[in-house]
Amino acid sequence: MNRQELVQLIRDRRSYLCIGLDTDIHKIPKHLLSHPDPMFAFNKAIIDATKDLCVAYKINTAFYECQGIRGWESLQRTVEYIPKEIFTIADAKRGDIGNTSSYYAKTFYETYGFDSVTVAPYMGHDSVQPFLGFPEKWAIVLGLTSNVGSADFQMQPLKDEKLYEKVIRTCASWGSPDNMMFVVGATQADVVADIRKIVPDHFFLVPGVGAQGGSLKDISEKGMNKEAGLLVNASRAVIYAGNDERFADDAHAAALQLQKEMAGYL
Ligand SMILES: O=c1ccn([C@@H]2O[C@H](COP(=O)(O)O)[C@@H](O)[C@H]2O)c(=O)[nH]1
Repeated sequence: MNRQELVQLIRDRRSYLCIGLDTDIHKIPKHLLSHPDPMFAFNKAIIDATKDLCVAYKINTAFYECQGIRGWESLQRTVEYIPKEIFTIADAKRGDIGNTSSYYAKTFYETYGFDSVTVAPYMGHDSVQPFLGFPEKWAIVLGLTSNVGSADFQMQPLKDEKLYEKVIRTCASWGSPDNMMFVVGATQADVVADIRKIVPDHFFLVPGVGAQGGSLKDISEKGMNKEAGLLVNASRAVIYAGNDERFADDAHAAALQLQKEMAGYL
Protein backbone atom coordinates (compact mmCIF):
# COMPACT_ATOMS: atom_id res chain seq x y z
CA MET A 1 0.00 0.00 0.00
CA ASN A 2 1.36 3.44 -0.86
CA ARG A 3 1.13 6.59 1.24
CA GLN A 4 -1.67 8.21 -0.75
CA GLU A 5 -3.81 5.11 -0.30
CA LEU A 6 -3.11 5.01 3.43
CA VAL A 7 -3.92 8.71 3.84
CA GLN A 8 -7.15 8.27 1.86
CA LEU A 9 -8.13 5.27 4.00
CA ILE A 10 -7.65 7.35 7.15
CA ARG A 11 -9.83 10.12 5.70
CA ASP A 12 -12.55 7.73 4.53
CA ARG A 13 -12.78 5.85 7.84
CA ARG A 14 -12.11 8.87 10.06
CA SER A 15 -9.75 6.57 11.90
CA TYR A 16 -6.04 6.00 12.37
CA LEU A 17 -6.61 2.97 14.54
CA CYS A 18 -4.28 0.01 14.26
CA ILE A 19 -5.48 -3.10 16.04
CA GLY A 20 -2.77 -5.32 17.44
CA LEU A 21 -3.40 -9.04 17.01
CA ASP A 22 -1.25 -10.06 19.99
CA THR A 23 -3.13 -13.31 20.13
CA ASP A 24 -2.13 -15.25 23.19
CA ILE A 25 -3.29 -18.86 23.12
CA HIS A 26 -3.60 -18.71 26.94
CA LYS A 27 -5.91 -15.68 26.87
CA ILE A 28 -8.38 -16.49 24.13
CA PRO A 29 -11.89 -17.57 25.18
CA LYS A 30 -11.99 -21.23 26.17
CA HIS A 31 -14.77 -22.16 23.76
CA LEU A 32 -12.38 -21.53 20.83
CA LEU A 33 -9.82 -24.08 21.97
CA SER A 34 -11.67 -26.97 20.27
CA HIS A 35 -11.33 -25.21 16.89
CA PRO A 36 -8.67 -26.75 14.57
CA ASP A 37 -6.83 -23.38 14.56
CA PRO A 38 -7.91 -21.49 17.72
CA MET A 39 -5.63 -18.49 17.13
CA PHE A 40 -7.00 -17.98 13.63
CA ALA A 41 -10.59 -18.51 14.81
CA PHE A 42 -10.04 -15.77 17.40
CA ASN A 43 -8.39 -13.41 14.89
CA LYS A 44 -11.09 -14.02 12.28
CA ALA A 45 -13.81 -13.05 14.75
CA ILE A 46 -11.86 -9.95 15.85
CA ILE A 47 -11.23 -8.90 12.22
CA ASP A 48 -14.89 -9.43 11.27
CA ALA A 49 -15.96 -7.29 14.23
CA THR A 50 -13.46 -4.43 13.77
CA LYS A 51 -12.47 -4.22 10.10
CA ASP A 52 -14.66 -1.16 9.38
CA LEU A 53 -13.23 0.81 12.31
CA CYS A 54 -9.49 0.50 11.79
CA VAL A 55 -6.98 1.20 9.02
CA ALA A 56 -4.29 -1.29 10.05
CA TYR A 57 -3.73 -4.58 11.80
CA LYS A 58 -0.42 -5.27 13.53
CA ILE A 59 0.54 -8.90 14.03
CA ASN A 60 3.19 -9.26 16.69
CA THR A 61 5.04 -12.35 15.47
CA ALA A 62 6.19 -13.38 18.98
CA PHE A 63 2.74 -14.69 19.88
CA TYR A 64 2.75 -16.93 16.78
CA GLU A 65 6.42 -17.95 16.65
CA CYS A 66 6.23 -19.43 20.13
CA GLN A 67 3.66 -21.94 18.83
CA GLY A 68 6.11 -23.28 16.21
CA ILE A 69 4.84 -24.35 12.81
CA ARG A 70 1.17 -24.12 13.90
CA GLY A 71 1.72 -20.53 14.96
CA TRP A 72 3.22 -19.61 11.59
CA GLU A 73 0.20 -21.23 9.90
CA SER A 74 -2.16 -19.18 12.09
CA LEU A 75 -0.20 -16.04 11.19
CA GLN A 76 -0.39 -16.82 7.47
CA ARG A 77 -4.13 -17.53 7.58
CA THR A 78 -4.65 -14.30 9.51
CA VAL A 79 -2.69 -12.04 7.18
CA GLU A 80 -4.43 -13.61 4.17
CA TYR A 81 -7.84 -13.01 5.81
CA ILE A 82 -7.26 -9.30 6.45
CA PRO A 83 -9.12 -7.29 3.77
CA LYS A 84 -6.69 -6.06 1.07
CA GLU A 85 -7.56 -2.39 1.63
CA ILE A 86 -6.28 -2.51 5.23
CA PHE A 87 -2.60 -1.86 6.01
CA THR A 88 -0.75 -4.81 7.56
CA ILE A 89 2.23 -4.68 9.90
CA ALA A 90 4.49 -7.56 10.87
CA ASP A 91 5.77 -6.48 14.26
CA ALA A 92 8.89 -8.62 14.15
CA LYS A 93 11.62 -6.05 15.01
CA ARG A 94 14.16 -7.50 12.59
CA GLY A 95 17.54 -6.18 11.42
CA ASP A 96 20.85 -7.98 10.73
CA ILE A 97 23.77 -7.82 8.30
CA GLY A 98 22.52 -6.77 4.89
CA ASN A 99 22.42 -10.25 3.35
CA THR A 100 20.30 -11.57 6.21
CA SER A 101 18.07 -8.47 6.40
CA SER A 102 17.24 -8.94 2.72
CA TYR A 103 15.81 -12.38 3.60
CA TYR A 104 13.85 -10.98 6.53
CA ALA A 105 12.40 -8.44 4.08
CA LYS A 106 11.45 -11.16 1.58
CA THR A 107 9.93 -13.23 4.39
CA PHE A 108 7.49 -10.57 5.53
CA TYR A 109 6.86 -8.64 2.28
CA GLU A 110 6.81 -11.52 -0.21
CA THR A 111 6.26 -14.87 1.54
CA TYR A 112 3.61 -13.50 3.91
CA GLY A 113 2.55 -10.42 1.92
CA PHE A 114 2.67 -7.82 4.71
CA ASP A 115 2.74 -4.13 3.79
CA SER A 116 5.35 -3.40 6.42
CA VAL A 117 7.71 -4.80 9.03
CA THR A 118 9.14 -3.26 12.17
CA VAL A 119 12.93 -2.89 12.06
CA ALA A 120 15.50 -2.49 14.83
CA PRO A 121 18.11 0.01 13.57
CA TYR A 122 20.92 -0.81 16.01
CA MET A 123 23.08 -2.46 13.30
CA GLY A 124 23.04 0.62 11.06
CA HIS A 125 22.40 1.55 7.45
CA ASP A 126 23.23 -1.77 5.76
CA SER A 127 20.84 -3.57 8.11
CA VAL A 128 17.92 -1.21 7.35
CA GLN A 129 18.38 -0.53 3.63
CA PRO A 130 17.32 -4.04 2.46
CA PHE A 131 13.84 -3.29 3.87
CA LEU A 132 13.52 -0.17 1.69
CA GLY A 133 13.85 -1.53 -1.85
CA PHE A 134 10.36 -2.99 -2.27
CA PRO A 135 7.68 -0.88 -4.01
CA GLU A 136 4.79 0.10 -1.70
CA LYS A 137 6.37 -1.72 1.26
CA TRP A 138 7.45 -0.01 4.47
CA ALA A 139 10.17 -0.34 7.08
CA ILE A 140 8.85 0.84 10.45
CA VAL A 141 12.00 1.74 12.37
CA LEU A 142 12.10 1.74 16.18
CA GLY A 143 12.53 5.42 17.07
CA LEU A 144 11.51 5.99 20.68
CA THR A 145 9.80 2.98 22.20
CA SER A 146 7.01 2.92 24.77
CA ASN A 147 8.70 0.85 27.48
CA VAL A 148 10.50 2.09 30.61
CA GLY A 149 13.75 0.59 29.31
CA SER A 150 13.75 3.16 26.49
CA ALA A 151 15.56 5.38 29.01
CA ASP A 152 18.54 2.99 29.17
CA PHE A 153 19.92 3.70 25.68
CA GLN A 154 17.46 5.70 23.57
CA MET A 155 17.31 8.67 25.96
CA GLN A 156 21.06 8.90 26.47
CA PRO A 157 22.39 12.40 25.74
CA LEU A 158 24.96 12.78 22.96
CA LYS A 159 26.78 16.04 22.26
CA ASP A 160 23.74 18.10 21.29
CA GLU A 161 20.86 15.66 21.05
CA LYS A 162 19.53 12.43 22.53
CA LEU A 163 20.41 9.10 20.96
CA TYR A 164 16.84 8.50 19.73
CA GLU A 165 16.87 11.87 17.95
CA LYS A 166 20.08 10.96 16.16
CA VAL A 167 18.66 7.55 15.24
CA ILE A 168 15.48 9.07 13.79
CA ARG A 169 17.31 11.88 11.92
CA THR A 170 19.89 9.47 10.47
CA CYS A 171 17.46 6.69 9.53
CA ALA A 172 15.18 9.23 7.82
CA SER A 173 18.06 10.09 5.48
CA TRP A 174 18.22 6.44 4.29
CA GLY A 175 14.61 6.30 3.13
CA SER A 176 11.68 8.64 2.60
CA PRO A 177 8.22 9.30 4.04
CA ASP A 178 6.98 6.92 1.30
CA ASN A 179 8.84 3.85 2.54
CA MET A 180 9.75 4.48 6.17
CA MET A 181 7.77 5.10 9.36
CA PHE A 182 8.95 5.38 12.96
CA VAL A 183 7.76 3.68 16.13
CA VAL A 184 7.08 6.37 18.74
CA GLY A 185 5.54 5.18 22.00
CA ALA A 186 2.29 6.77 23.20
CA THR A 187 3.91 6.96 26.62
CA GLN A 188 6.43 9.45 25.16
CA ALA A 189 3.88 12.18 24.37
CA ASP A 190 5.96 14.87 26.07
CA VAL A 191 8.62 14.67 23.33
CA VAL A 192 6.51 13.70 20.33
CA ALA A 193 6.22 17.33 19.15
CA ASP A 194 10.03 17.53 19.05
CA ILE A 195 10.20 14.30 17.06
CA ARG A 196 7.61 15.72 14.65
CA LYS A 197 9.98 18.64 13.98
CA ILE A 198 12.75 16.20 12.97
CA VAL A 199 10.49 14.16 10.65
CA PRO A 200 7.49 16.34 9.75
CA ASP A 201 6.19 14.08 6.98
CA HIS A 202 6.78 10.54 8.23
CA PHE A 203 4.07 8.32 9.66
CA PHE A 204 4.49 7.27 13.29
CA LEU A 205 3.33 3.87 14.49
CA VAL A 206 2.26 4.61 18.06
CA PRO A 207 1.92 1.68 20.48
CA GLY A 208 1.16 2.16 24.15
CA VAL A 209 -2.45 3.37 24.24
CA GLY A 210 -4.68 1.28 26.49
CA ALA A 211 -2.88 -1.35 28.55
CA GLN A 212 0.34 0.72 28.80
CA GLY A 213 -1.50 3.87 29.83
CA GLY A 214 -0.57 6.21 26.95
CA SER A 215 -3.02 9.00 26.16
CA LEU A 216 -4.67 9.00 22.73
CA LYS A 217 -5.52 12.68 23.20
CA ASP A 218 -1.94 13.74 23.98
CA ILE A 219 -0.32 11.76 21.21
CA SER A 220 -2.91 12.94 18.68
CA GLU A 221 -2.66 16.61 19.60
CA LYS A 222 1.13 16.60 19.66
CA GLY A 223 2.02 14.08 16.97
CA MET A 224 -0.38 14.60 14.12
CA ASN A 225 0.66 16.22 10.83
CA LYS A 226 -1.44 17.48 7.93
CA GLU A 227 -2.03 13.92 6.65
CA ALA A 228 -2.70 12.59 10.16
CA GLY A 229 0.68 10.86 10.07
CA LEU A 230 -0.26 8.49 12.89
CA LEU A 231 -1.20 4.85 13.21
CA VAL A 232 -2.15 4.44 16.85
CA ASN A 233 -2.06 0.82 17.98
CA ALA A 234 -4.14 -0.83 20.65
CA SER A 235 -3.74 -4.55 21.19
CA ARG A 236 -4.90 -5.91 24.58
CA ALA A 237 -7.39 -3.07 25.17
CA VAL A 238 -9.32 -4.13 22.06
CA ILE A 239 -8.81 -7.86 21.55
CA TYR A 240 -9.26 -8.77 25.23
CA ALA A 241 -12.02 -6.25 25.96
CA GLY A 242 -14.10 -9.33 26.74
CA ASN A 243 -13.28 -13.01 27.21
CA ASP A 244 -16.53 -14.92 26.86
CA GLU A 245 -18.74 -15.81 23.88
CA ARG A 246 -19.33 -12.09 23.31
CA PHE A 247 -15.64 -11.25 22.97
CA ALA A 248 -15.96 -10.02 19.37
CA ASP A 249 -18.80 -7.65 20.28
CA ASP A 250 -16.72 -6.32 23.17
CA ALA A 251 -13.75 -5.82 20.81
CA HIS A 252 -16.05 -3.95 18.42
CA ALA A 253 -17.22 -1.67 21.24
CA ALA A 254 -13.65 -0.95 22.37
CA ALA A 255 -12.51 -0.22 18.80
CA LEU A 256 -15.56 1.98 18.17
CA GLN A 257 -14.79 4.08 21.22
CA LEU A 258 -11.21 4.67 19.99
CA GLN A 259 -12.38 5.38 16.42
CA LYS A 260 -14.93 7.94 17.63
CA GLU A 261 -12.30 9.71 19.69
CA MET A 262 -9.93 9.70 16.69
CA ALA A 263 -12.62 11.16 14.41
CA GLY A 264 -12.75 14.12 16.78
CA TYR A 265 -9.00 14.76 16.40
CA LEU A 266 -8.89 14.50 12.58
O1 LIG B 1 7.70 0.60 21.63
C1 LIG B 1 6.97 -0.36 21.42
C2 LIG B 1 7.07 -1.15 20.30
C3 LIG B 1 6.18 -2.17 20.10
N1 LIG B 1 5.22 -2.44 21.02
C4 LIG B 1 4.26 -3.53 20.72
O2 LIG B 1 2.97 -2.94 20.53
C5 LIG B 1 1.97 -3.75 21.14
C6 LIG B 1 1.35 -3.03 22.30
O3 LIG B 1 0.39 -3.85 22.93
P1 LIG B 1 -0.68 -3.29 24.01
O4 LIG B 1 -1.40 -4.52 24.45
O5 LIG B 1 -1.59 -2.32 23.28
O6 LIG B 1 0.08 -2.65 25.10
C7 LIG B 1 2.69 -5.04 21.52
O7 LIG B 1 2.66 -5.92 20.41
C8 LIG B 1 4.11 -4.59 21.79
O8 LIG B 1 5.04 -5.63 21.61
C9 LIG B 1 5.12 -1.66 22.13
O9 LIG B 1 4.24 -1.86 22.99
N2 LIG B 1 6.00 -0.64 22.32
